[in-house]
Order: sequence, then C-alpha cells, then structure tokens
Amino acid sequence: MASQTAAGIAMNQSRAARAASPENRRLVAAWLFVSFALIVEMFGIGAYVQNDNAGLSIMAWQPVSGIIPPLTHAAWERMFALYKTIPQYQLLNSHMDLAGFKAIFWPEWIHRLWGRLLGLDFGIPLVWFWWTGRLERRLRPWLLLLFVLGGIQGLIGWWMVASGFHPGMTEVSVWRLSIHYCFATALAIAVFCSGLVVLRPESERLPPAEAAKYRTARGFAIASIVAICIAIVAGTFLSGTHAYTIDNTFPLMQGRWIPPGYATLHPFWRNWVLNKAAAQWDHRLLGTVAALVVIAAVVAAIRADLPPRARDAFLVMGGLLIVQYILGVTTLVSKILDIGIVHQMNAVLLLAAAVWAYFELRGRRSA
Ligand code: HEM
Repeated sequence: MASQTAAGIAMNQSRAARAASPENRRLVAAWLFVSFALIVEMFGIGAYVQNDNAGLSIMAWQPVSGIIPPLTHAAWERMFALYKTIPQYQLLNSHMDLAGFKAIFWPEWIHRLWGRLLGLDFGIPLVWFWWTGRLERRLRPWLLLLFVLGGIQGLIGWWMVASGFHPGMTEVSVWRLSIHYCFATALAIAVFCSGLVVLRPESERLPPAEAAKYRTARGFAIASIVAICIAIVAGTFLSGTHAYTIDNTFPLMQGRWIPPGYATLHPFWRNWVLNKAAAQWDHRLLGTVAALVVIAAVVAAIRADLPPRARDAFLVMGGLLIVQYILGVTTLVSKILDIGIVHQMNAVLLLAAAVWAYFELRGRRSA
C-alpha cells in the first residue's frame, strides 16, 4: 500500500514535470492561440452573416443534426417554407425565391458549422492534454469552464436568433446581439490569456522591483483595455441599429459636432442603444477616446524604456489601433460593410494586444 502510494506520488511528480516543461508549454499554448485565431475568424463569419441579413434563415436549434444541410429539393422547400412563416420574409423578403433563400442559408450554416468546429478544436485536445498529463493541475478546471462557456455562447446565439422571430421583428434584438458579441469577445480574450499564462509561467515574470518601475505603463495598459472594451460595446449598438446607414461623414455629422437627432427616445439612456444617430456618435466618441488612451499608453511605454517583449506588445497595440481607426472611418464614409468585417475582427486583436501589453508587465508574486 505504502509502495503504491509512493509510486502514485512519483507518477504525479513526473506528470507535473512534464506539464511544466518548456516544450509542453509551447505545445499547449499553440493550441490555445490557434483556438483564439479560429474564434477571431468566427467574428468575421458572424459579421458577414449580419451584413447579409442571413441570421434568421435557419429556424431550428439542432446542435448535432443541424450539421446536415438540406440534401434534396423537397428538403430545401421545407426549410424555405419555415422561413416564409417569419416576419422577416413577410415584411422584407416576400419576393425571395428558393435561390435567394439558399444565398442567405449558407452563410448562417457556415457560421453554425464553425461553432461546432470550434467545439471540436477545443474539446478534443482538451481531453487529450488532460489524459496525457500535459495540463497543469490549476489550469484544468479553468479550461473545462471555457469549454462549457463556449457551449453557452452557442445557446446565447440561438437566444439572439430567436428574438428575430417575434411578431413585427425583421432582425434580431440589438440587446441580444450586443450580449452575443460581448460574450464572444470575453471568451476569445479568456482563451488568449490562457495561452499567455501557459507560455509565461510565474518564474518568467518580472521581478517585483522591476515591475514596480513600470507601474505607469502598466496602468496605461489597463486603461487601454477598459477604453477598448467600452468602444467595443458601443460598436455593438452601432452595428445592431445599422447606424452606418446614416450620416456618412467624418468627423461631423450633418455638419455638426453633435447630431440633431441625438436625444429622440425616452428615457434618455435608450438613445445610447436604440437610436442610430446617438449610437453612431457615441461609438465615434468612445472609439476616439480609446484611440487617445492607446496612443498615450504607447508614448508612456516608449518613455519607460520597457523590456523588449513588453515594448513589442505596446507597439503592436499602437499599430492595430491605427488600423482599427482607419477601418472604422473608412467603413463609415464608404458604407462598404466588407471593410466593417475586418474592423470587427481587428477589434478583438486590438483588445488582445492590450491584454498582452499588460501581461508582459506583470510582476512575480514573490522575489
Ligand atoms: C478603438 C477604436 C474602435 C473600436 C475598438 C471599435 C470596435 C468596433 C466593434 C467591435 C464593432 C462591431 C460590433 C458588432 O458588430 O456587434 C464596430 C462597428 C463599427 N465601427 Fe468601430 N471601433 C472603433 C473605432 C471606430 C471609429 C473611430 C469609427 C468611425 C468613426 C468606427 C466605425 C464603426 C462602424 C461604421 C461600425 C459598424 C460596422 C458594421 O455594422 O458592420 N469605429 N466597431
């Protein structure tokens, strides 16, 4: 019995050593970063679906059997007949034929397929890494939680889509769209952070005395994260109300700094979410505030003479910010929504870069 226990302890120790080895950490981190990249791709697909107004084309929630698209003409006709029962078809698309329906079906089908693939991409390696002792003990429940949250994101997606079937609705609820987008962003960033945690163990963080020197730059990294998150939430209201369809001039709206239609809804706060002019103005303003905070962070980082990895992170964040701003303004003035797709994907990368910048300046808990 005693020898069995000793053998068990030895095995646990060898598993822990294996999990902590640099090669293993790189492998696990690569899996997490690839998963992050696939989620960013998912943002692009989701944006395409939204631009095409295709999100309401599949009226069933079938996580497993839904992977099989209609295979016969009769099956297509059945699917189309279902779509004909919802207000979006009756109020907007009553002229649509089967070919038109197929054109909105496929983007939504690919969106859901990608969600399933993400589940496999995360779930299968999770089981394998766990089984073969490649995951540090403290990470296991966290990664399992992320997997479960991925499933919940799918449910939120369906809850969002279902809001578009209500009487009088021709698209999904702005609120639910915003929650769907924000939850996806949080998940993407959580996966990215997990990759960083695996790649950079406690021992590779800055010694506390050095970390203290960079307090200001670290504070700016946190401020950038907060400002970018706020701009993202405002972006979801702009996107959800299709506010890019009005006032396509920059920086003024209808020749004014504050558009005349800003406060038409009551109570006042509803304008922030549901009023096109207000949603667009808020996003411009908050995007600009985020841009200024990020620029200040990059200046602070350059002046602080940071360690190379941290400096790189701040510079990447600054570069992505410039790209983000240009993409936002270009989407607005051109009304080319394909540019908006890249703007949405880049938002997640920008937030990830800000998190990375913060991460590189974290100190060890002890000397
Ligand atoms: C740091 C700055 C910015 C961030 C993080 C950001 C983020 C976002 C996000 C996440 C969305 C999409 C949300 C969704 O689809 O639910 C969005 C949409 C949009 N943003 Fe930005 N944005 C920024 C700056 C700007 C600026 C400065 C402009 C233009 C003045 C702009 C114009 C737009 C437009 C027109 C859309 C709608 C695109 C569409 O519906 O497809 N953004 N933004």
